Amino acid sequence: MISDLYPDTATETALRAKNVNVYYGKTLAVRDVSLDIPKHRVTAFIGPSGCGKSTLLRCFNRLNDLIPNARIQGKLTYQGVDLYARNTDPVAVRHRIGMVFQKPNPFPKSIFDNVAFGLRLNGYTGNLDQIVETSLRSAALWNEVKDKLHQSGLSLSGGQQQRLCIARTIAVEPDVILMDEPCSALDPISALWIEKLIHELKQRFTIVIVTHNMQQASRVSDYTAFFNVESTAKGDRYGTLVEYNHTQTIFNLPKQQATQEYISGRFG
Ligand SMILES: Nc1ncnc2c1ncn2[C@@H]1O[C@H](COP(=O)(O)OP(=O)(O)OP(=O)(O)O)[C@@H](O)[C@H]1O
Repeated sequence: MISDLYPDTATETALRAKNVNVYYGKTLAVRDVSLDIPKHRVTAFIGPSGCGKSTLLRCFNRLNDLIPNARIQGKLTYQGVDLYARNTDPVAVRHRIGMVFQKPNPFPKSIFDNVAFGLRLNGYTGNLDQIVETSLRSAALWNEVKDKLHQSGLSLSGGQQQRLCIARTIAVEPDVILMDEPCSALDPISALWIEKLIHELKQRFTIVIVTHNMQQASRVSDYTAFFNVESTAKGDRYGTLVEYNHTQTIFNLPKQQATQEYISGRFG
């Protein structure tokens, strides 16, 4: 599917949101978002707190299904397939579209078992040793852990734990990796490691990253979507997509004043 919702028509679309509203109970949290996420690129979601970046991100792998009062209107597709169709299995969706969270969350298991977890869950019968090694290599962690694969994942540093979580996500071979502020709990050096890793991973995966860090967004992403909080006359607040473009354009020549103010640090 070639996109008409972002400017690079040479790139194929992986994910599409069309007129998406998200409610928590009766409260509108995200209003009328339409955007296409290109394949094998890094797309950053930026914007002030509460503008719905994480809410929208979670729509793409149906994680909002797990929030009892969350309700989604509009259409979300992955390679043209309706993510919310009756016959779409949310477990299969999360298999194709993996997620890395803000706080590294390894299981209280060995490093090896953390990476092998999803494969075992899927009944994988092939060579686990090989996939664990490849996944740890892809997550730039192999050299640091190859001699202690049977130590607990929790014994690693925060930055290593986050790379372990990335290895765990990669092991089941998703197409898309959603990252919700993956560096915000890490020290600056570990954060740079993850950024470097993101550059490498985009050769194989489509990546969407929520970040509060403007420099990070400008360093790692090809496209940037800027969201903002708007309010109704009654004072209800909801998030909207203000501007979506090549990252270079968003940071150097944004079309909207709100984008300009946000990226120059004047609000948010
Ligand atoms: N589980 C939930 N139940 C009710 N309201 C929620 C829930 N999660 C988020 N919200 C509300 O939805 C709105 C958007 O929140 P969301 O976390 O998606 O924004 P965000 O841009 O990711 O914020 P931040 O940058 O602070 O993480 C906020 O008003 C928030 O309070």
